[in-house]
Formats: sequence, C-alpha cells, structure tokens
Amino acid sequence: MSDPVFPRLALIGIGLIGASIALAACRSGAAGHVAIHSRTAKTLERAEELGLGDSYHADPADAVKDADCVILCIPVGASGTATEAIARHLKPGSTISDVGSVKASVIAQMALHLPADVHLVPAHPVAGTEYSGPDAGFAALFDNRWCILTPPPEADPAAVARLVDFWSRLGANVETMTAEHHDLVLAITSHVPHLIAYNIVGTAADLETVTQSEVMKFSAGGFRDFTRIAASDPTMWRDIFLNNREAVLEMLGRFSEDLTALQRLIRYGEGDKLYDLFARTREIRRGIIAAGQAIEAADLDRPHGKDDDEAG
Ligand SMILES: NC(=O)C1=CN([C@@H]2O[C@H](COP(=O)(O)OP(=O)(O)OC[C@H]3O[C@@H](n4cnc5c(N)ncnc54)[C@H](O)[C@@H]3O)[C@@H](O)[C@H]2O)C=CC1
Ligand SMILES: O=C(O)C(=O)Cc1ccc(O)cc1
Repeated sequence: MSDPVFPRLALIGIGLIGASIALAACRSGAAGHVAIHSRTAKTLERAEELGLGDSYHADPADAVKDADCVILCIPVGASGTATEAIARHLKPGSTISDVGSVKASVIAQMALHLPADVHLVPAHPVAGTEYSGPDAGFAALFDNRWCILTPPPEADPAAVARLVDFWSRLGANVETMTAEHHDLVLAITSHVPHLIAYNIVGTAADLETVTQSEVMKFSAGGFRDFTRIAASDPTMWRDIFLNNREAVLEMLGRFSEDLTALQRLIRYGEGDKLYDLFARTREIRRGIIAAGQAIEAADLDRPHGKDDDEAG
C-alpha cells in the first residue's frame, strides 16, 4: 500500500458519507490516523463500536488538532457553525473540505470563518443512498462514482492535487468545476428529481379516493422507486433546497413549463409527440448506462480498481 495522502484525517460528522470515507480511507490507506467527531455522544459511541476510526472526540477542536485534512460530513446548513467551532484550531497549511450536495452556499459559509493559512477545497462525492447514520456507511460507496471538486480560483494547486489523489484512492473519478456550475447541474440531475419524489409520494398519500393500504399494496412499479428516494434524510434535503434555492427554482420553472406542454399533448391526444419524447428519453437512459459501463471497464486497468481492493 502506498503512503497515506493525509497522515492525519479528521471527519466532522459520521453519518452515511463520513462513515463511508472512514472505511474507504482505511481500505485504501489514503489516510493514516482517522480522527472522528460527532455532535451527539450516541453517534460517536456507535462509530467507535463499528471501529470506523482511530480516535473519537466529543470536542471538534480536539478532532482537528494536527490534522492534515479536515472534512465536514454534515448537513449543508450546518457548515458555517461547524467551521466557526474549529477554525482557530486548524493546522496552518492543512486542507479543509466538505462533502455537501450544494457548493456555493457552503463555500460562502465556510470562507467567512477560515484563517488565510488553511486551504479550502470543497468536494461533492456524487454517490449515496437513502439511508443515514454511521451504520449505513460502506467502503465501496465511491467506487466508480464521480467526486466533483469546486476549488475557488485562488486555491493552492498542490492542495487541490492532494484532494484529487485522496478521492481517487477512495475509488472515485474526480472532476473539477466552479461551484456555480456544480449547483446548476446538480439542481436538475439530483435536487429537482428528489423534489419530484417527495411531491408525488406526498400527493399519493393525501389522495382521498385512494387509501393508505392501496398505496402500499400497488406500489410495485415506478411509484416504489419514488418512495425509495422520498425516504431520504429530511434534514439533509431541507438544507439542500434552502441552500440551492436559485438554481432549483430556475430548473423547476423549466420543468413546470415542460410538464404543462406534456399535459396539453395528453389532453389533445397527440400520441406521435408523446411517443417521440418517450423514445428520446429512453435513448438518454441507454446512454447513461453505456457511459457507466465504459467507466467501469476503464477502472479495471487502474491501480485502485475493484480487483486490487478485493485482493487487499
Ligand atoms: N446521503 C447521500 O446520499 C449524500 C449526502 N451528501 C452530503 O453529505 C453530507 C452528509 O450527509 P449524510 O452522511 O448522508 O448524512 P447523515 O445524516 O447520515 O449524517 C450526518 C452527520 O452530521 C451530524 N450533524 C447533523 N446536524 C449537525 C449539525 N447541525 N452540526 C454538526 N453535526 C451535525 C449528524 O449527527 C451525523 O453524524 C450532507 O451535506 C449531504 O448533502 C453527499 C452525497 C450523497
Ligand atoms: O440515493 C440516491 O438515489 C441519490 O441520489 C443519492 C445522492 C444524494 C445526494 C447527493 O448529493 C448525491 C447522491
């Protein structure tokens, strides 16, 4: 195993993503010592029972002491308060990052409190599940998935390169873009789809002519997929919508216009146009699957590919 990218890593928050980073960092040797902080004693104890890290700290200042990299793994709305609590204790020259699903607002919240001698390199692993908490974490979560870095223009290239190296060792494919572009892309590919799922499950549950038991009984098809997404953590998703307000509202506006157009096609029986749209969306799905398979095939040639991990 090659040298750790970060001899000492601190994780602030140890839910699905924090726990998965701890496990993947241990699997790959990308971090030496992993120090863990959680806001609640119960979660910290559970993280220790699961053996996720090397040290466990009730005080976030203790967790980040001497850390080469600190990663916030908490809901995006808590980024400012969490950064304020650790800012004075960060090691000069160290990197501070996060995993939030929204970038511009998180950067603004964090930058307000950070000293000039610490490198801010925000990140978003585009990989997850509808489960939360330390028990939900698993080492393979980031394998062959994208991790998007959104370093501010003035970020230190060496600090960015270290974080690229770290996420690659965790199994991810890394891409860099601006925070604003990230927030626009994710609004349509992730945030609006979640909002649609929350809405359709809420609408079905409220229908007076359909009983709750019928919703359960006949939810074998597309609706079942929506219920999985709508089971995602309420705090996390409340924070995402409030912190990516503009991009979500922009994409939602376009979505509503297209939905109204579809409504008209159905009303006026325009079957050919409905067919053309559905044929086009089927091609998009096939393209996504093909692209995923290409990434997986290419990954088998890389040193941190699945075969290596399974062997180690
Ligand atoms: N769940 C997912 O599928 C993905 C989540 N993300 C992002 O990762 C971050 C963490 O998400 P998960 O690990 O899924 O959440 P989680 O709910 O599993 O874990 C969150 C952790 O943050 C702690 N926490 C909650 N509120 C806090 C506060 N106010 N101050 C300090 N700590 C607090 C919790 O105790 C817990 O340890 C979020 O920002 C989310 O947007 C990114 C990619 C995928
Ligand atoms: O479970 C799913 O379908 C997800 O979409 C997981 C997810 C949630 C939030 C993110 O920022 C990235 C991935």
